Amino acid sequence: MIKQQIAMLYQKLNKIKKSLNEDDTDSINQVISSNAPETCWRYLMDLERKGDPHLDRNHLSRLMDFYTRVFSSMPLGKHGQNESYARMLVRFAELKAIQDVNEAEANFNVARSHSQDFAFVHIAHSQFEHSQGNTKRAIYILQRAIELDAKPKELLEAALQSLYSGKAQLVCAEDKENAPGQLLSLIAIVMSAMVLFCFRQTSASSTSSMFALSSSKKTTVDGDFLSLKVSKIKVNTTYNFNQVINSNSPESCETYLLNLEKRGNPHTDVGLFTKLKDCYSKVFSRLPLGKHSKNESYARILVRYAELKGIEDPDEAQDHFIVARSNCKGFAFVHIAHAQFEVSQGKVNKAASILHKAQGLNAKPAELLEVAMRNLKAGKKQLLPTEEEQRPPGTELFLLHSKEDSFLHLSSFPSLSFVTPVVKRDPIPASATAHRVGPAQQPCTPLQVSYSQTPQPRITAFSNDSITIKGKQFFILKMIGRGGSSKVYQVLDHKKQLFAVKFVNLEEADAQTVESYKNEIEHLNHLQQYSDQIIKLYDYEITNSYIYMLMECGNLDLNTWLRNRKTVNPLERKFYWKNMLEAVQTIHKHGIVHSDLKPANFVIVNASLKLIDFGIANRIQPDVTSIMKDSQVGTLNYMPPEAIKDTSSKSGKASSKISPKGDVWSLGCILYCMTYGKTPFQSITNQITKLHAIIDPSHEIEFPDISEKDLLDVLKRCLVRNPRERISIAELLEHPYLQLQPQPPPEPEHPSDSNLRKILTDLAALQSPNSIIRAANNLAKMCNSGRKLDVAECAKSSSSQL
Ligand SMILES: Nc1ncnc2c1ncn2[C@@H]1O[C@H](COP(=O)(O)OP(=O)(O)OP(=O)(O)O)[C@@H](O)[C@H]1O
Repeated sequence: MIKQQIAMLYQKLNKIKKSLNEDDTDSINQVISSNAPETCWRYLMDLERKGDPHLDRNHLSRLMDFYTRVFSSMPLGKHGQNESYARMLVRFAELKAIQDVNEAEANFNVARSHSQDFAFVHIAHSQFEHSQGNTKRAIYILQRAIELDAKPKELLEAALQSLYSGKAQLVCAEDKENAPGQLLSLIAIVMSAMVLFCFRQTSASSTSSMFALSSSKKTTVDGDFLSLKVSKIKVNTTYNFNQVINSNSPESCETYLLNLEKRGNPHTDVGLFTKLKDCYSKVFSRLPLGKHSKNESYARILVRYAELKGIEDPDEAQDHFIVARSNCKGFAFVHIAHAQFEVSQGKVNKAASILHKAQGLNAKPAELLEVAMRNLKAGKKQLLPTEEEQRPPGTELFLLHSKEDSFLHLSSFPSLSFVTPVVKRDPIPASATAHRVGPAQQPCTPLQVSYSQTPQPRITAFSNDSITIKGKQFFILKMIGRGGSSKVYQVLDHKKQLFAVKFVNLEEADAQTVESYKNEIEHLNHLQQYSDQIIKLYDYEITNSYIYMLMECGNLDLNTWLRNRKTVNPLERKFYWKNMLEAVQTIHKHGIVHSDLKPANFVIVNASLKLIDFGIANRIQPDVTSIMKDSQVGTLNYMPPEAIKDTSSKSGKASSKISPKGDVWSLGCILYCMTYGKTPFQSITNQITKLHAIIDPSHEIEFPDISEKDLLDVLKRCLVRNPRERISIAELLEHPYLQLQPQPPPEPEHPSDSNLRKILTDLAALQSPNSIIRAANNLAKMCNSGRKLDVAECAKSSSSQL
């Protein structure tokens, strides 16, 4: 019966072949202009029959070209639900497999994500994966298709059954009766998949092996013949990344990225690591978080990126996990991946809190979270059960199964596991240590834990990292500052404009602290219009877990600036003082008293000072001492006496007694530091003694004499202990110190008369004209270099060349 059918169809094919031997190049435009996927599909099938794309390269590229033209004029988003269009997508993926199996995979993913209602699309992809030996992925695809309610379901179930029973072919000819509308094309799919299976069998050990299709197998598609021929065609392993990201499909991107990672070990291969980061960055740039965060593949991409970041900097990895969890709350694996990461760093309580939160967020599948929680409580290092625990550790993958996601993998490193699919990793070779540059890594990074004694290469090459804020991507140049729970990065946008991005981790913050941060941002946003001395806030993104603030970027903060210089130019000091007063006056006018002003709160932008925070946010306490030292968190050196006397303040922050005058005292301390190189109480090292000195009226603040009398007056009037008697900001802005008047130039250091006399006497005493010339030259040099004229030196140098 089947033989008879095939014979009939074969005759029909010959007829069609005869009638279609004219040149198709012109007619394609006509077909495309019909805007009908059915017409295009029929046309493309007819066209394919004119040759054998498996044997004839030109024919293949013509077909691919035509398919591409059809897709570019008929957008995926509009036609994805059309059956003929879905068939074209599938056939395109199959044809792609002739050139590159990896790209075929990406194209199957596109087809599945956009034409998910059709069972044949999923079966075609499943068959493709199966033919490549990825049976578990094939099963997963069919399971997902059933969950997605692709039709007809019976076909999916039959295909699944075939997979479970170990059959190479997922659907057979008998199924025709069960699903007449779909099966004809399925047979074609099966045939192509069989070919791929042949390929798989012959090329399992080689990525660039040959595979072939046979013309001896013929079957029907919509009543027409589709011939498949086995021939020797070299598989092109070139990845076309642009094509993949242009597909706008997270599934394709995920496949591509995972395949790319299989090329080597990003832990040891700096080149691969950089390439991966670059690709991830491009994916995030093309597929914005806001749009795709509900997509499972996208969530996996985010998680894998965070895991990869752990290679470079576990601290940053954590930030990326927070972003992933916050945006992809619904997926249990995202939370588990972060919890797993924390476990690898010895932070079991943190891991427990993450899993607990995930349960509260109703992340799915709940069972997976329960298992992870149970394992964590049992003290296990791996949060999810593995199928292959029998394998020797260190080299193989662990494969996880969950109801929703059958493809969660864990690598089997002793202490560091990855929850996203990962590739086989080898232990780091000793030579990898040669790559290590930069500061010694902190102990207890997951890498050092995982690889015991072997130090990790720290990749310090130009970073391809990026941050996406409200859908816009920014490339990180470097980290420029840190706060208690914040990091500030210097970034570039696509137009190469420089910005600063502040990332605040709200994970550990209580509700009140989160609220205070939001409050601070609101004020910062509102006050933008009122003063140029307030840092520009261009955009921000707030979630419950983190904040991103996109700001104008300062060159450096005043604290660093002061630390790096011995003396301050008087004009610069005056200019900066004016900037500080204007900024603080603006916040005061809007009812905000900073109450914790210090040089680190100001940054230099284009040679003027700008205020970067208003002291509203309850700072989350830093747990790293160096951060405290750097940003002067908790310093008493700028604290006004009334803040110390006000012991009723429980929060440790300014309370009711703190008035704008408190900020005047702090500003006075900053100006004092810019004048004398230290704050008024800096030399008192004992903190209790310092507190007493600040409030003790009998402790006189030293004001060594300076040539700028107005400046001296400003300092004295700012550092008055009684706030009521202290000068106000308005008065300071009116003070003669800020009025433009020529300052007496700094007195040049003239040699005293006696020195001059001595020099001249010495000069006169010199015998030869040459000695006199030499001495005069040396004196001129001393003068020009600003050195004090040294008689002894002059006399000495007049007799010997300097
Ligand atoms: N816009 C900016 N341009 C340049 N550098 C900046 C900018 N914003 C902050 N910085 C740098 O980052 C450092 C830390 O800033 P941040 O505002 O995070 O400090 P913080 O207020 O102590 O932090 P937190 O609020 O988390 O406790 C600053 O001292 C400064 O050096």
